[in-house]
Amino acid sequence: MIVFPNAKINIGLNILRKRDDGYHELETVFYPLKLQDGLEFIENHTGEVHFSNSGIEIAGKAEDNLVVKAYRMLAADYRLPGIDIHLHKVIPFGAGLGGGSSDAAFMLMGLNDFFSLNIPEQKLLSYAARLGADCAFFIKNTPSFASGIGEKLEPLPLSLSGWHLLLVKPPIEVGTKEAYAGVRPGEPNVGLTEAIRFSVNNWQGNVVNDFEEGIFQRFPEIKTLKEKLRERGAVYASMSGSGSSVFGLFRNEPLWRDSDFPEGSFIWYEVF
Ligand SMILES: C[C@@](CO)(OP(=O)(O)O)[C@H](O)COP(=O)(O)OP(=O)(O)OC[C@H]1O[C@@H](n2ccc(N)nc2=O)[C@H](O)[C@@H]1O
Ligand SMILES: Nc1ncnc2c1ncn2[C@@H]1O[C@H](COP(=O)(O)OP(=O)(O)O)[C@@H](O)[C@H]1O
Repeated sequence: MIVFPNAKINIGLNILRKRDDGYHELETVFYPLKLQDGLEFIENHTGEVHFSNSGIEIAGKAEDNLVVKAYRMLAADYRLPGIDIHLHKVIPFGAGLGGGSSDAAFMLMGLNDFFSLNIPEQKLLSYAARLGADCAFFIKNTPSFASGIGEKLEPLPLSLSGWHLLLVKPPIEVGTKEAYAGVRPGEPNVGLTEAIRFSVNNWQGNVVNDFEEGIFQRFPEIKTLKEKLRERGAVYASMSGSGSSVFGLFRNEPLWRDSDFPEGSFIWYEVF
């Protein structure tokens, strides 16, 4: 079976408070992108899991990969045969695009479908939340308002249909944990549920990402990137999640060349 886990952006992200377990309560809007990995698995007769990877190389042991973790989680509760997994990685990581979480969520859904496990969506959502705070979103994969630690989801009637998105990930990887360590939690001036209802023209300055302050201090080139997207005509520009990617929303196709951005940047353009 082959599935295509997609990336997400965060539109606004307010970090409200730190919990006793070290996680942070937040409010954010997740919006799916068409940018995708390719994830294939076939049954084998060894009873083992084999993992291979092409495209962007993922360092570390196969057992640390979130798709293998997703398989192990279901195999603990359901009878599953061994499988060979191949992940073609396109979505950059350390980018705030949720690629690893998406791979894990699509693995859960793929195994559920292929092996007819009949796991209801509510249960898939709770498996996903155990794998990562923003993993559950990819089970729904529609524009969502998220709260809690990112796992409480409500569908959001937000359509960016017709808007052009230009996303740039500079050659900087930001770790999620370190990004959280650099924020001071607090209540926003304008709550996200209210701010997101404004037209996109009024988002800048109202729909904010609390990670930006700390990350821009550490990596001024990411701040410069956001300014560049605004100069190029982005009606709204923001870092996505914990960074390092930055996106702009444009009314029309933006004019840009690869050389506008830091050498080695990953660039993604789509029309919603
Ligand atoms: C920041 C966000 C915003 O959507 O995504 P990215 O920008 O990385 O894609 C998410 O909160 C990331 O979710 P996810 O990447 O699934 O996080 P996890 O693997 O569960 O947690 C990684 C680490 O981030 C911190 N963490 C995560 C989520 C949260 N609400 N509070 C936290 O403090 C914890 O230190 C945790 O150990
Ligand atoms: N399938 C996977 N794809 C990407 N990263 C993975 C995967 N499995 C484990 N990881 C680990 O998770 C980390 C961050 O993953 P990801 O969710 O893609 O990033 P981001 O924080 O940008 O959303 C990486 O540093 C990587 O080591």
